[in-house]
Amino acid sequence: MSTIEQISEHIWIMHACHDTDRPILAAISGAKRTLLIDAGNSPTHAALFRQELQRHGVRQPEILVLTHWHWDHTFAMSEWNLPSIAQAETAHALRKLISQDWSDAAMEQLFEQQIINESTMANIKKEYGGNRNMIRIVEPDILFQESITIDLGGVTCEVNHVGGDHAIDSCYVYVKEDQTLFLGDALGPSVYGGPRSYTASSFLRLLRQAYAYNAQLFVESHGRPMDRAGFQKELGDWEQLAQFTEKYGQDRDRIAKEMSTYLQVPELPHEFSKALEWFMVGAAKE
Ligand SMILES: O=c1ccn([C@@H]2O[C@H](COP(=O)(O)O)[C@@H](O)[C@H]2O)c(=O)[nH]1
Repeated sequence: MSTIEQISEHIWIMHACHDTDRPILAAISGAKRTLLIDAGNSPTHAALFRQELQRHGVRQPEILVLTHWHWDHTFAMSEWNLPSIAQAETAHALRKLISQDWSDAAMEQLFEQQIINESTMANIKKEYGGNRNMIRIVEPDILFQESITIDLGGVTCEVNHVGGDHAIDSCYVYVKEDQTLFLGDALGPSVYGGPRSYTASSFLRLLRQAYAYNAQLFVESHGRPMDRAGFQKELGDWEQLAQFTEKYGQDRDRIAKEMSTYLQVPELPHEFSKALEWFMVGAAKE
């Protein structure tokens, strides 16, 4: 069961739920209107947030912005039925899925074409069960390339296209007055189109961009909100791994040795040996 929480003066979030890969949904309330960040992975997911906002007396969303096109962030758009804002590539990706059938056979085909992966297939099946014929993809209404600013009345949201490995359309959403940065899944590895991969230069750029905001609160879609110190601590070791990858390229053994020394451990912990494989896939592409 997802829980709802007010994390700053103008921001309410419903936490992520890993059972069926539901990301964080956020409502940003200004004096004029409420903005929803990400639609959710199903009408049920969206309806739950709507009910919870109502229960807490929060003004309902009147406009939607998407962090990227992936199913868990967009499949509930039809349930909200709101004017929606998205980066142009988000619209492009969703447009291609509009007449998609989500039966087992059709999803197998998408999997073979590497448009989705096994985990996505499993999560969609779990979220929707036998009701996959109710999936309605909606095209966003307002498109931007680089950035767009949304004035909610005393609360300003800056949406910036950052791209990266996870999805080329990834955007950061910065709520200026609350010094809160929503990172979507931008810091994640690529998950479609082949084995998971990280490009060191791209990962380091995304981190620099995140730190450049005056943010005190950082919200990744599938994590828990973190203060600036917590975010730096959480990402510090990953940043180091990316820096070793930039320095030593495809020399896996050298990177593993340097990273183990840095972490002061005899052997790389599983989290980092897995991440190192992703960086190696990325290094081979660079
Ligand atoms: O590390 C990961 C992260 C995600 N997935 C699958 O991809 C989709 C979309 O990813 P988002 O990070 O939620 O945008 C997600 O539903 C997972 O099924 C993955 O396989 N590995």
